[in-house]
Amino acid sequence: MIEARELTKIYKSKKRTVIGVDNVSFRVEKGEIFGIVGYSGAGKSSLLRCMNLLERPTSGTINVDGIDLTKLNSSRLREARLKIGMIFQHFYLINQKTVYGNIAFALKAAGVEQSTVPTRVDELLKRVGLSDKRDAYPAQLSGGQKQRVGIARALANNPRVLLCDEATSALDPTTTKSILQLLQSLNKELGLTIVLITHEMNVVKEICHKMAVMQHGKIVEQGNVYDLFAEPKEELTKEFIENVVSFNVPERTLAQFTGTIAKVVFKGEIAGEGIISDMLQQFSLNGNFLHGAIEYIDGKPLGIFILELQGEAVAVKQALAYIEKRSAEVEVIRDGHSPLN
Ligand SMILES: Nc1ncnc2c1ncn2[C@@H]1O[C@H](COP(=O)(O)OP(=O)(O)OP(=O)(O)O)[C@@H](O)[C@H]1O
Repeated sequence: MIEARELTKIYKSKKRTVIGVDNVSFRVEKGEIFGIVGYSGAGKSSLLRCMNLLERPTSGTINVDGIDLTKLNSSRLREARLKIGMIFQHFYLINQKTVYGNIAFALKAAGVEQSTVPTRVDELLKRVGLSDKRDAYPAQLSGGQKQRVGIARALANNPRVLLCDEATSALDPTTTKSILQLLQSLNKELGLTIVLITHEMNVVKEICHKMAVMQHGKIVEQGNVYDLFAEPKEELTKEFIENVVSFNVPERTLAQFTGTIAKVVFKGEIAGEGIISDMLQQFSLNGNFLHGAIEYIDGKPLGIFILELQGEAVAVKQALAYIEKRSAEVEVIRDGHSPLN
């Protein structure tokens, strides 16, 4: 559906050269929600804007629905862009026009038959749950309602792709949730492919199927959101995940335990606690749970436990190997320092 190949965006001015996007490649399949996460300055906006050629890449290609946008002349590009909607952090509504007027404007700009505009606007308002605000002006709307207008406007031309530029960053957590639910329903019901950029990992955790982590213009890690939560490889990915799923046990608490401390992550439907108690019994170990949580990511459970294991060092090693085989990821946080370990 969307394929970026070796995409690079370099900003050049008289004084300096800045690399916004550095040789980035990725694919987004049809019907996926793809999140790009990174800190400020990582290159997320530059990358997103390259995806509809609001920024022309310095090199590389961007293919949307089988068409390489970098090869199109300006009129064909305008046509292709109608199939790529975009929403923004600051909404960019026209303050002098009502909600109706804002959406009608987008329809008219796309050359929609004048007589069909009122029905189409009403359909779009219903779709985003804003029918009762048809005649309100942007100043009379909350942030969440403004974003709903932004979404209705972006949907005006029946796009196949929706690009979301920090679409919930100006909203409070409850409103963020409702906008994310709306995006998720558009994805499910219309089969809309969504690419969103955000610095908030909870947005990715909430609705994305796949994600990429960006730093210094590069994608440092990408994959299924579930897999990356279960087994992040890069420190930066771990840092983002720990913002929303905290596995940290305070040092003071850790100091009270002398055994081996391990983080154990179970994927899928497996009842982690059952396996852990089997393991303790089988290897004659004592165990303490320091932390335990089941997170639901992309609708699937991920069980995360931090354990202290006390017993013979060899038995601890064997026990961890045993649970590792039972579809768990095991990471030893600290080796034991009790006489038994
Ligand atoms: N039009 C521009 N001219 C010059 N440099 C730019 C331009 N746009 C972005 N940059 C630079 O490119 C780099 C990436 O910026 P970008 O805005 O894409 O990052 P970001 O991850 O979206 O950050 P933020 O979340 O703060 O917007 C930064 O160093 C930035 O200063």
